Amino acid sequence: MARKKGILDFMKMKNDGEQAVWVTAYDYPTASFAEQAGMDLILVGDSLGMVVLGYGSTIPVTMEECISHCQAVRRGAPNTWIVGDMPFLSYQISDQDAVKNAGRFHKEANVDCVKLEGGRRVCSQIRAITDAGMLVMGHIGLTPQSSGQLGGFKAQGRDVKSARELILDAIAIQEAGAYALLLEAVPPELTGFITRKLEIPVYSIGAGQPCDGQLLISGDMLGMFEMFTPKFVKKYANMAEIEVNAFKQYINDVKTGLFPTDDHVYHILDSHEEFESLFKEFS
Ligand SMILES: Nc1nc(=O)c2c([nH]1)NC[C@@H]1CN(c3ccc(C(=O)N[C@@H](CCC(=O)O)C(=O)O)cc3)CN21
Ligand SMILES: CC(C)C(=O)C(=O)O
Ligand SMILES: [Mg+2]
Repeated sequence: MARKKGILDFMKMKNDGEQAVWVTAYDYPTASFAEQAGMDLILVGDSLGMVVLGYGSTIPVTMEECISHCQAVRRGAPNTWIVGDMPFLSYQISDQDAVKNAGRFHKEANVDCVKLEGGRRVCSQIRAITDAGMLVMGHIGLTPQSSGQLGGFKAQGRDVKSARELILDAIAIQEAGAYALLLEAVPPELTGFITRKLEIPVYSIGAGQPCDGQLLISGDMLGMFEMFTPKFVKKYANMAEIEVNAFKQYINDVKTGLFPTDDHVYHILDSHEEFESLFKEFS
């Protein structure tokens, strides 16, 4: 099994031009499969609210849900870098909240770093968490926790005015002490510029190729999420179809007597005669 990667490996990968590849995972089996496949990092995203808990947005997701899913993912992927995604309102109110909740991710779920959304408006939180000895990844561009202000799940940085704000945010996030930055749904031209400009690794979800690595949501790339499919998704499997077909076959087998068969039952250990006389006692 490959040695667990650390922050120095991710810096080296950036400097060598080697892409880091990651997916989200929310449960033990998916985390284990990701580790077996050789994924460089795993994100336990607050997208868990939409992908596995069925909420319509990431807003309702709680610290307890995030911690519980991070714990399952850590059990499934003991040797992979795990990013814990801080849920809405776990860091926005104060630096104190941010440090306390980032600390919970580390103490209770043994994550390697936390990620939080926002640019200059969360830099004091990034600084506070970093000063407490933890690693923080920034996340700008399409930030789902503030999608109300963005007017929905909309790509960002497509005009010069908004690209300028994102460049200022990216620089401020590095200055605040973040060890890496995630860009979501911004044009590749801007991604390339920010990646060259910053010393820290810059990763993309829907932000094109010219950066230090790519992230996809496991539910999207595996074909398990049916609410919508973002433009940036490439589907590598259709698990929904596989699962529905398996359930249909099972229903059909039971209704037609094809399941269970002799292979799936436990045979009696005493003779049929002894069982017959047992049943007689009670009839
Ligand atoms: N399953 C899942 N995958 C995600 O990538 C994801 C979530 N859930 N939940 C939270 C947010 C929402 N995300 C989204 C949603 C839609 C688009 C998107 O591409 N929408 C339109 C165009 C948007 C625009 O007008 O700029 C599209 O063309 O699909 C992107 C990211 C990313 N996050
Ligand atoms: C959309 C990605 C970047 C994320 O933050 C999540 O999965 O929660
Ligand atoms: Mg998230």
